[in-house]
This record gives sequence, structure tokens and C-alpha cells, in this order.
Amino acid sequence: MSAKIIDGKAIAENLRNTIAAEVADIAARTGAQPGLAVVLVGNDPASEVYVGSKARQTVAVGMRSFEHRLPADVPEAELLALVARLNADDAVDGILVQLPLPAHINTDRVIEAIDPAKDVDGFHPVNAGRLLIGLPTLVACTPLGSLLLLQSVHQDFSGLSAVVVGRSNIVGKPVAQLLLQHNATVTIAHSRTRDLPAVVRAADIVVAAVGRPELVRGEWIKSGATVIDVGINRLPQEPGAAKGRLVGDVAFDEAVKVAGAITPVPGGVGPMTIACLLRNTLQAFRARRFGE
Ligand SMILES: Nc1nc2c(c(=O)[nH]1)N[C@@H](CN(C=O)c1ccc(C(=O)N[C@@H](CCC(=O)O)C(=O)O)cc1)CN2
Repeated sequence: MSAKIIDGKAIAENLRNTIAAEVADIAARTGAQPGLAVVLVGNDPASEVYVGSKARQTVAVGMRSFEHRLPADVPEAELLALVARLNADDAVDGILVQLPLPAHINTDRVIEAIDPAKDVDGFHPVNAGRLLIGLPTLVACTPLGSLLLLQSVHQDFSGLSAVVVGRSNIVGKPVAQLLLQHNATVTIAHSRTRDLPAVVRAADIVVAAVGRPELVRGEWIKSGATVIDVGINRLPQEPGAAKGRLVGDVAFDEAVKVAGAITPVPGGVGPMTIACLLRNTLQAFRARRFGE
């Protein structure tokens, strides 16, 4: 048996089309246009690619894109001053500071400086806390994208057990909260979990978000389980290849033979991250401008 492949690219495209239609409708009715500001510090090649895609997709759905590029050695105070200006700028509905930041900058301090109402990354403690207690909020994009992919397979998670492998603040913890809110019985596993394969094997839903290439093996997966692979790991370049191969946290070729449904890497969760950023920007815009 081979699992159904959950096509993140197609689902993200559908979501972007829906957002574009809503943005066009709002523009026609009110003349207003959502705006997203993206801040890139330094020139990490992967971050450059992600920021470029964000700007392109923002414009493609009819929103305004504001790009701010700062040198890698920018003082933290200068970055905080830019965030303060963006907080005060009425044309900006969403603010995103691309991560990772250079080591001399305190990432938590920068995230906390963003107005929670414009925190389209959903990383601010106010938004993370609201998610924890089940209040409406801006939800981090990768966890939200993972949930939407799961909902393309399962109408409801009641009675299903889910394991989240990884406990980061930006993926593992929020994805576990979302699964819990949708009635799954959730286990968060991590590097100190005893007998990780057995814990994963007990789950109907597996979300792998640990950042370790192909850690989760096919033999760990329960037959028919749904597997969401959040990992995006670039393997070392092989001789003659232009780039190293991209793999997830799950050994796809093994897991696809056992799972009921699985996301590929690339083309799974990754494209959903940017589509959900646009969704969050529209949500922040509506809340700020129309009090919705
Ligand atoms: N402020 C933030 N920083 C970072 C986030 C984030 O959500 N907010 N997430 C990641 C990077 N990221 C978006 O910023 C991101 C990662 C991957 C993809 C994606 O579409 N990946 C493709 C493969 C791309 C490739 O070939 O390299 C895929 O999986 O199909 C989109 C966005 C860290 N920083």
C-alpha cells in the first residue's frame, strides 16, 4: 500500500486564491489594502529566498509589500527602532522579522517589541498565550499550515491520538495546542523521550518538527497514520550535484509505504507557511481596520 500524498503546494495555491479574492473584494468595497512589512537582517541565503517569496506572494494576492533589509552587524537598537516605526505605521498591518537573527541580537526582545496586533508570525508571548488558553489569536504560520493540511485528511480529530516530535516555541508547542483544541489526544515527544519509536508507533497522527534529517523511520509509523513532516533539511552536496538534497524529518521512502497519508518535502508544509502568513496578514488587517 502507498500513502496518499498531501499536496501542500496545491492546498497553498487554493488558499492564496481565496485570499486574493477577499483582498480584491475589500479593495472594491472600501479602497483599503492590507500591508505586510518583512524585515531581513544579514544575507543568509535561505532567508533571502524566503523573504523574496514572501514579497512576491504578498503582491500577487493584491497586498502591499514593504521590505526592509539591514546589514548583519546592525545594532539591536536600530532593529528595535525600525520595529517601533512599523508598529506606528498605519499602512502596515503585519510585521515579520525573518529568523534566524544574527547571534548578537536578542530574538525574544525583538519579537516582544512587535505590536501583538501586527504579529503575523504569531510568535509574540501575547499571541502564544492566547493560543494556549483558546482565545482567538494570530497563530504561527507553520503550525497553522500543518493543521490545515491535517484537516484536508481528517474532518475531526476526536478519538485520534497525535504525537508531535519536537517542542520548539515556533512549531512543536503551538502545533500541539492546535491539535488539542481540535480534540486530538496529544503527546509531545522530544530528545529525552524514552523509546521514541514506540511513542510514535502509538499515534494516528504524527507531526515531525525536530530538525533532524530522516529521524522518524518507516517502521516507527502505525499503519494508516497521517504524517505531517515539518522538517526542511538540506543534506551535504553530493559530487556533481548543484545543491544538497532537501529531506524532511521523516524517512519519506519508508514511511510512504506504511502511512495512510503523508506530506512530501519539498512541497508539503513549506508552501503552507507563506500562504498562512498572507492569511494572518488579512486577519490582522480586518481586526485593525474593521474590528472583526
Ligand atoms: N519569522 C519567521 N522566520 C522563519 C519562519 C517563519 O515562519 N517566520 N519559518 C522558516 C522559514 N520559512 C519562512 O520564513 C519558510 C521555510 C520553507 C518554505 C518552503 O516553501 N520550503 C519549500 C522548499 C524550499 C527550498 O527549496 O529550499 C518546501 O518545503 O517545499 C517557506 C518558508 C524559518 N524562519
